[in-house]
Amino acid sequence: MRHLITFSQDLLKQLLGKRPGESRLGDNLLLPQGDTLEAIVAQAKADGARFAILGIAEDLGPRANLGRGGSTNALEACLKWFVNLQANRFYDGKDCLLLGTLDCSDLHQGELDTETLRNRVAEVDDRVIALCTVLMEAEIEPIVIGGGHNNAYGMLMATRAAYGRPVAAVNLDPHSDFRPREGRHSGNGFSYAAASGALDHYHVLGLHELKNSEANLEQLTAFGGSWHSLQDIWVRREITLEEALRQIAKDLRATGLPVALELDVDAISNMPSSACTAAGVPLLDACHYVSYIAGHSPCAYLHLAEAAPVCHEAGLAAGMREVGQSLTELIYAYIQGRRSFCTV
Ligand SMILES: N=CN[C@@H](CCC(=O)O)C(=O)O
Repeated sequence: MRHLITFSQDLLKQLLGKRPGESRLGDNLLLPQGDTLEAIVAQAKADGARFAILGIAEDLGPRANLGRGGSTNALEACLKWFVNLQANRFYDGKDCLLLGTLDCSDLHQGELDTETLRNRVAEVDDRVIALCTVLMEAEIEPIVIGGGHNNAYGMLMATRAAYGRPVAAVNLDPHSDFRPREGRHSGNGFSYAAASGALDHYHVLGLHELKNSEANLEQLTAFGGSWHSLQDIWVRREITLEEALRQIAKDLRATGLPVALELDVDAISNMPSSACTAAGVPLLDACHYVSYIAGHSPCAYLHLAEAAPVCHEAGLAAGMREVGQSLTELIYAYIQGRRSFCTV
């Protein structure tokens, strides 16, 4: 089980608050049991796991893209809030494995010039693919907390490996991340996946009209990618978010392919991240996006990328709180969306 730091009962105890008469998600979530990844997955499956929460502790991708670091501890920020949610009639947490963190600390060591960073990102890719393929082969849906958006590549490759088919992706993101294949970084996860054949259909929701170069847009168009821009929906209001989501889900379903549900949190107003923006979408619109796509298309996974608590302008503590609460809402939106998809 190289590079996986599994979540433990001791850590859970430290995070879990107690009030008499209450039951929290952390009281019910499944914890890893077994000495190998395969054994953990088999046990979790036997115990009813449908989802597995996994953190990717790296900021090599955003740095290899000449951006800011800090996306190493988003899972830590999130778990404090997630495990303390109430377990009740709406959700009890019993189908969710708290798997742990993909450790990349060794890859952050030494002199890291841009070329080295990009080579290290390719090593992260290999780890993400190996781990997430095993989860998806067991029909467990990874809920992945990044890490940079470079990890979309590993997730798409793992999905193709597990399902034996290419993937249809939707991504809420001001940037298409379809930049040139100049060495791996957070801005080219989707262009590398397209070139490898893992990505077959790609839609960007909330693409910022002036945050993607013309060359980038041409490359995306040549691939057959599509988008609704941030300006289309949230500024000029030429189409509602609801109408856009209906169309996106219909197109995803029409592919007949497994769906990758991607979200770069730099799409959300003021969310601490490398490319943090004031002109982003409201958090609850992002939750609605996750909920709607999860509930209306056959998702293979959810990937929440780029959250970097340290990038909060009021400091790390404020960033941990903002990231933790926000990611928790996005995770719950996904879980409920998926649970309703399967019952219709
Ligand atoms: N994953 C983010 N990718 C963006 C980053 C933009 C920025 O740092 O300003 C991109 O490469 O376009």
